[in-house]
Amino acid sequence: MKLSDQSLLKEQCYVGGEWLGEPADEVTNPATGEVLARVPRFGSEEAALAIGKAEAAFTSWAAKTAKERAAVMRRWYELMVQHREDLALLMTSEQGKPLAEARGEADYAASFVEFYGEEAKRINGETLPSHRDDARILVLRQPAGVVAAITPWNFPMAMITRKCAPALAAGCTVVVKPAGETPLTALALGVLAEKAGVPAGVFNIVTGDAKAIGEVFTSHPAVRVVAFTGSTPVGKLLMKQAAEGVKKVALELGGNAPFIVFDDADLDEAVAGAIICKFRNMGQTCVCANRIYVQDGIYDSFIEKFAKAAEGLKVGNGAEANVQQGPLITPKAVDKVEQHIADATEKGARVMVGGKRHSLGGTFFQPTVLANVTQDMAIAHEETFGPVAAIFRFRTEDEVVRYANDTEFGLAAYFYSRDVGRIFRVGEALEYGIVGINSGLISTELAPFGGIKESGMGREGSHHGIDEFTNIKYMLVGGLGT
Ligand SMILES: NC(=O)c1ccc[n+]([C@@H]2O[C@H](COP(=O)([O-])OP(=O)(O)OC[C@H]3O[C@@H](n4cnc5c(N)ncnc54)[C@H](O)[C@@H]3O)[C@@H](O)[C@H]2O)c1
Ligand SMILES: O=C[C@H](O)CS(=O)(=O)O
Repeated sequence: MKLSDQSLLKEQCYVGGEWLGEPADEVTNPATGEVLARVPRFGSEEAALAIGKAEAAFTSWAAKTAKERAAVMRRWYELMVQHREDLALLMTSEQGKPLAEARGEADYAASFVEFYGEEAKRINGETLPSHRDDARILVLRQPAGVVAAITPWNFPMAMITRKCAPALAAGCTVVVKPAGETPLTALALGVLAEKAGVPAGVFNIVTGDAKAIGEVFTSHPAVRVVAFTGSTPVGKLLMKQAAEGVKKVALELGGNAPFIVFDDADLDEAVAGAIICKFRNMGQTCVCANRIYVQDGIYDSFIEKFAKAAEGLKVGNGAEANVQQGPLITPKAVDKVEQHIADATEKGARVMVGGKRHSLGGTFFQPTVLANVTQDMAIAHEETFGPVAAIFRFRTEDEVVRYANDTEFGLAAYFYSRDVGRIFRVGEALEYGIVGINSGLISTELAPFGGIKESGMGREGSHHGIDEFTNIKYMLVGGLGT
């Protein structure tokens, strides 16, 4: 993998402003199987060291003025923009997404650093009307302290900045453990942080034994917030571990997004929205359409147009021009996709497009469209996390809202309709943290991203994203009588 700036390719962890550890665990390109690099296999001891460095750096970082923190974050943002192409190539190489999507992620990830660098200057307190004439009530919002962050492989850059940017803006310091599949992008962010003048110990990155590192992250007395993005089972485990020390948790977990197309929708817009919502990152996003419900009146015309568009998606190495679908992250991911297709077809679903491993071999899979899918199939209740579009038919609005809400997840939902009454009725009835209406893309740093039910708690993005990393304190100032 040839970068323009080869210094971004690191095989060591970034702890207390130093690059530490010996290359150990292989990082491979899912498209080619090439070993890209090796990173340290850190464990409990190194995790505790990193937290100690973050703790030591906290007082001085929190004591900086908001403008001083904002200036450092601005420089970090500008370096991300300057190195966009290398960051995108790193993401495509270690995660597999098409280069165009990786460039989009680099922009999206950098936007959080830009936004929260500005937001740092707007973490306001307040004064409240006092109950006594000799006292005043002041409300402060103070940084929570050391943040331990654990992130997934599907967005190797954005899931880190979406946590670390608000944390740093608030005056917190951070130790982050990226996914073992995609550590290189995280380490490149460490290189840029160092160049931007982020002080030693403020932003730390450790790679290695997830279980051991996670146990330290959730039990170390200096850690005040555990911020996690990943699967619901792991989120539940971390929440249990963090409960022992009553640590604040911010959880961005799994999804099972319904995508509803009503008879009154703009059909071509709905098809285009469903394609991008389903097949972005090969279906490996927490907000991908996992279930596509189409109303009776337009079912046949929708599925014909959708199947044709899915069949036209170009599959290949994400680094090659015009590729729209790269490989899945691991063979285990392919197994899950095949299990869902087998279960659905055994119960009566029909494969309209794809359905098999791609002729390119490895973890490449054909973009797949299943028709006649029903609620009793596994794909209706489990997150597929792959390029399989499950299409259901429905009759009434009440019926489809019931189907859509019939899940323990509550992250994102989508629907297409041009009926304004329906837009408000259905938008308010769907039990999700995010509802995309007449749009298959909903993510921006300007909005509070997050779920309800077993999709997690807390929000990332918008001014709400700062709340996870600040504590509210009030001071009652007495003795002010005449
Ligand atoms: N809600 C969101 O914003 C969001 C975003 C991206 C991914 N996700 C979810 O993440 C899942 C896919 O990502 P994944 O496969 O990386 O998830 P995962 O839960 O397997 O891993 C996520 C992170 O947790 C770490 N981890 C795994 N076991 C651990 C343990 N016992 N202790 C501490 N850390 C541990 C992993 O190394 C990785 O860094 C999907 O369910 C997807 O929906 C959610
Ligand atoms: O996979 C989960 C991500 O949060 C999706 S997005 O990048 O926010 O759209």
